[in-house]
This record gives sequence, C-alpha cells and structure tokens, in this order.
Amino acid sequence: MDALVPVQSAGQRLPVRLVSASLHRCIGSVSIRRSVSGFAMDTRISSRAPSQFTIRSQQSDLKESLGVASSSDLRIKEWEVDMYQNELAISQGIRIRRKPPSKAPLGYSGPFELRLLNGQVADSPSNILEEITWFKDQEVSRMKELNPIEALKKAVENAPPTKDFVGALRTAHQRTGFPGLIAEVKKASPSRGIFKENFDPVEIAQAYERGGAACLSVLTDQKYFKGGFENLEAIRSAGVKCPLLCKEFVVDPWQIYYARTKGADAVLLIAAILTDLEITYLLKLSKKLGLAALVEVHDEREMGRVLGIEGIELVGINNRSLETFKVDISNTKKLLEGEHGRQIREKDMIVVGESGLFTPDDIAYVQAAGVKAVLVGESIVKQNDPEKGIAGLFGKNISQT
Ligand SMILES: O=P(O)(O)OC[C@@H](O)[C@@H](O)c1c[nH]c2ccccc12
Repeated sequence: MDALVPVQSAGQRLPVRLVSASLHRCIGSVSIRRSVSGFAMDTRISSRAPSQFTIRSQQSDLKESLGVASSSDLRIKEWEVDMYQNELAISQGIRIRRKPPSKAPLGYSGPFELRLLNGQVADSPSNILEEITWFKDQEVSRMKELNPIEALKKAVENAPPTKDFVGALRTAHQRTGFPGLIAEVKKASPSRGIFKENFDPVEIAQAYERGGAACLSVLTDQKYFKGGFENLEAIRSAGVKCPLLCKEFVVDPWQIYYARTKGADAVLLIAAILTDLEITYLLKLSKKLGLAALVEVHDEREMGRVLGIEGIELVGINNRSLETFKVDISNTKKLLEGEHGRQIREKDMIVVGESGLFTPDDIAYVQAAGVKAVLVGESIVKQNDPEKGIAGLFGKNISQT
C-alpha cells in the first residue's frame, strides 16, 4: 500500500521559498476547510446552520474561486493545501503532523506524487501531542458548524473589554519580588491522571485569587484534560478579577474568536504545532480581539523561531515535553542562556517558566534563570486548600493583604 512520506525522508525537499510562495497563493485565494486553509475560510461561512443548499452553494462558490470544475478537483486542491502546510511545517523543524497522513485523491497529479513511497509513515499518532492535535482538528470542525464564525464575530463586538494579562504579571512581579503567578485550574492531565475528584473550578479560581495569583489559566480541553469552556465562562461570570488564559490547543483562528466570546483575556499558542506564519497571524488576530498571547516553546529550535517573530510579549518555556511527558526544570535555564537570553532581555519580553514547579527552591531556580512569571498547576491544585498551596509554593504569603 502506498503511504505518504515526509519530504525530508523522501530526500526531495522543495525550496522553502517555493513552498511558502505556494502556500501564500493558497491562503490568498483558496478557501478550504480547517488548518491553514481555515485562515482564509472564515468569511464565507454562513451565520445560519448550514443547510444542504448553503453547503452546495458554498461549494460552487469555492469551486469558482479556485477555478476548479468538479468536486473531485476540489478534493484535490484541499489535499494539496494540506500537503503544502506539511511541507512548510517540516521545513521549520516541526515534527507534529497536523492531520493523519492521507493518500492523494484519485486523479491527483503534481509535485507530491513523488513523495508517495511504500509504507514508511505511521498513520497512527507518534505521540500524545500529535494525537491531541489530530483530535482537535476534528473537534474544531464540528464546533465550527455549531458556532459559525459570523455569529462569533457579532458576539465579540458586544463582549466586555478584556483584562490586561501582561500588565497583571508585571505588576505582581513588582509587588511581590517573585515571578508573577499564573495559577492553573486543572482537573487532570494525560501524564498525571486526575488531580482532584471533587473539582469545583470556581472555588479553586477564587482560592487562587485570594492566595495572590496574578492571572489564572483555565484548561478548556475536555477529552485529555477534563476541562471545558464552561469552566472558563463560570469563572468569568463568578466575578473573578484575575485575567484568564484559555489553555487550549489552538490550530485554527476560529478558536481565538471562540475563546474571546467565552471570557478569555489571553490564549496559548504552541510553537511545536504551529508554523511561523500561523503564529504571526494568530498573534495579530489575538491582538485585534484584545487578547494577549502566550507563545510556548520547549526547545532551542522553537525558541529561535519565536524570537524571529515580531510582536511577541510573552514567551512560555515548558519544562515538560508534550511529546514524551519528561519534566526537567533546567530546561528553563538552558533556553535562557546565551544569545537567546540576551535577545529576550533586549526585547523586554516576559518569560513564563511552565510546569513541574513544586517548591520555593524551584521558584528561586527559575527566577534566577530569568523568568518574570510562572505557570503552575499540579502542585497547587492538589492541595486541600489551594490558597495555602500558593503560600507553600513560594514559601511565603504573597496575597495582597
Ligand atoms: O501541572 P504543572 O506541571 O504545574 O503544569 C502546568 C502547565 O505548565 C501545564 O499544564 C501546561 C503547559 N503547557 C501546556 C500546554 C497544554 C496543556 C498543558 C500545559
């Protein structure tokens, strides 16, 4: 059986410029479902639930704008855009594939034909991050149908203003002398299981706020983290004052609009799954909607990429590999050494040390490495009293009072 092989292993890499030029062309003129194509798609989705008729007329619109005659031509174009997306991702060293590999549609003839070699590529996810990403792609497609982008855009227009996430971190850092705390409302994780059975997100959020958290992070992924957008909404409506980070696996601009309508003040962008072009675009979109963006990296290569993107104020260094689950807090230190550290200081970016922080010594260690904020879940959410959990983590009461 034929299978798709990434360009690198096929040894037939297209010049990056050619790939990105083609991708630009696709983004500029093509409107196709999901992922990269989703970036151009928004405007043509009807605000009503799509009827058979609207789907059919959308399809014929689409065919017209693509200059394709039939549905099979359309399928080929869709597939080709996904392939360009893959090429671009691979050229930037991104290992996570956005979707399961699929064979070329019948009748396809073009550059990717040469990459069809015999069964060398796994069509099951290679790690948990890839699994989550593939699932998210499907989930977002379904959610888009229930909440069309036009309706979200209207809701955003009427939404209350966002709170200043970055400002809250800076203020807390100045007030306490410790890194500003982003406290995470986290019921479970795929690596560590369930943290708390009787999980009341609003109660935990209020305890964090009393304990001196500058901001909160709310997991909204249901399947892998037992979170939900209803938690974000409930915390916002309960009158919590801390700015809120929507902790989600963003693969589509639709999710940014959705997060904004559910009460988020900030979103997470994970460099391991997004190309530079996507980060640039999602960052701009977030800013336009009044949201801060925390751009998360895990290794030197991702840090290098992110430092090349204009306009990033918040960089998160994850001490946990989302591919292997390995946690090592010296990762924060390593990534802040040398030239990268120098550039970060020069640009006055706020670095957030993320994951695996349990003790005052851990906090002191990442602070000495140069972080001005920390993102903490497990060690404080597990405590009977998360408010006291914060004092334990810092070795001191950091609340306002
Ligand atoms: O519970 P911890 O080890 O304190 O980690 C919190 C946070 O860093 C972690 O939940 C996280 C960081 N980046 C992510 C991306 C997706 C999901 C979860 C995360």
